[in-house]
Amino acid sequence: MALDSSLKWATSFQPLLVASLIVFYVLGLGIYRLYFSPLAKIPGPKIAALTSWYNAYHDLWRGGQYVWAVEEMHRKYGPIVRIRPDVVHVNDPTFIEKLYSQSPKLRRERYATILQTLQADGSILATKDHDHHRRRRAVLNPFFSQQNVRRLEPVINDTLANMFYRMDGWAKTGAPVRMNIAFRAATKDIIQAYAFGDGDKCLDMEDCNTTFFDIMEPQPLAHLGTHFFWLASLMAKMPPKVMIALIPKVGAFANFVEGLAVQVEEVRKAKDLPEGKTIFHEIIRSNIPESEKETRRLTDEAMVIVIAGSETTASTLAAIMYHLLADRKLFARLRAELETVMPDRNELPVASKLDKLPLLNALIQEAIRLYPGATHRQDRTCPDEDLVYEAPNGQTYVIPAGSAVGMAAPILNRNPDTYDRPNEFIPERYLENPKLLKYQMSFSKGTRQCIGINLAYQELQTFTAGLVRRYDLYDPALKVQNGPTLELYQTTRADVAIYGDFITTGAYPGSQGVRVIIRD
Ligand code: HEM
Repeated sequence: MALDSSLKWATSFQPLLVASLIVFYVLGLGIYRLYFSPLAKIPGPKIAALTSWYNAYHDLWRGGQYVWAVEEMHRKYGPIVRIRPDVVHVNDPTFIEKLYSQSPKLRRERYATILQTLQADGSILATKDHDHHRRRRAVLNPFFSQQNVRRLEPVINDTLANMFYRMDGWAKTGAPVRMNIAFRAATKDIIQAYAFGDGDKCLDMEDCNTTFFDIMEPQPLAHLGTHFFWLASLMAKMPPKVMIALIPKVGAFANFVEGLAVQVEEVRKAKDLPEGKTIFHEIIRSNIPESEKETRRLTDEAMVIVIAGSETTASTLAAIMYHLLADRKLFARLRAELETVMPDRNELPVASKLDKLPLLNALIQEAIRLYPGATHRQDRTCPDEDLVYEAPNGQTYVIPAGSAVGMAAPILNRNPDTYDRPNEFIPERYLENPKLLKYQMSFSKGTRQCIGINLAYQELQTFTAGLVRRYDLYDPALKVQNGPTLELYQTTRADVAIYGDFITTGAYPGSQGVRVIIRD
């Protein structure tokens, strides 16, 4: 009888015990994070130091808004802020060189935040280990050198010509055209051709693959892996058909990834693997370990290359287009500069001539600064050394080895101490002070800097030059236009501005991007 009642007592006591343990754990964790963590001395809001749910709330619930919350924290707490229990953010361009070191000997690793988001462990972008990343990157590096990207000039020009052909057709309909889609189609066609060789082209499709691009539209779901890694992982492992039924957007993405796996297999089976044919022919030909050639790993690599190589450049092109069509004087100045190297409006650009045009290149830099195609925080850890940050007021902060510290391009590129009138589009700033390039964070810096930087510049130069040389800005004052024209249609600066960070740049909900009326 006594045993019976003590058993009953123990059973009723159990939930209370579990609840108390949870309360003690949470309290203990909170006290540790606030007062004893190695990052406890870094300034910042208590809520961000206490829990990463604060970050999740802004990323997922408010839709990619944490980047702006962090910018606000800097205004309040200064250039170094603890923005999560485990991450520090620095808004000081003088710290770039130290954090994103160029030296291959200084180990710099990507942190879980971005690794979990990507769900692509096989890609260089999601390779954590410093040495492993270097080995993987070494295979791809030659493809993205300035010299090899120059060899891609015919592909880039063919794609531009293909886009003009489509624009001629759209001009006949008179309907507004979503240029973001046209640019995504063009940049995807280029990178697909480079990665795998000839294949189906988006620009040849009736709708330019709009359905796919609409599905891929940057969105808060991009942050799911950072905050709910297990859920994103589970979703990534489900068959695409199941995912299409559950969440059509994610399912369609899984379909796209499966398509890449088929392309990798096709390259593997090809008898003819001539030297330098495409990126994936070359990886499979190379003498890297067989484990590095597995389809799963190469599919991850392909996914990152295709997405990073299209969405980013396309959104920058759309921003350039907006500013040129919204500013008649700027358009006229660029046109005059282009005429010096492209006397005939119908000729396609010659890349080497575009390198020498000051306004064209300053304008591209300014667009990259103000509208970085990749908006995420470039979190890194330095496993072997403490980083010491000295604030402008002389105070020093130690970021212990292994802690995560990052910088986000939308914040750094608008640092008011570096850029005069940081929110304004002023290409001249790069003509007056070329040293500003040192602080450009849009492609990141150091050993993990964007590998596609040369390709991105060449695409931006060629497409901007080609469009501005071929088309005039529509002038309502003229009865007869002087050739084919472009005019913005219900587009404001808000349609190109970064509304939120969705890893890539996200416009405000409902934005149609840059729309133009094309007249022939
Ligand atoms: C305006 C265009 C572009 C922007 C703003 C951009 C931005 C970036 C940034 C910021 C990173 C570093 C990410 C991080 O550290 O977390 C990155 C990495 C990368 N980008 Fe780009 N990118 C652009 C165009 C391209 C193009 C055209 C390609 C072509 C393949 C490309 C391929 C990659 C790859 C493969 C990486 C991973 C590099 C590594 O981990 O070593 N990107 N990009």
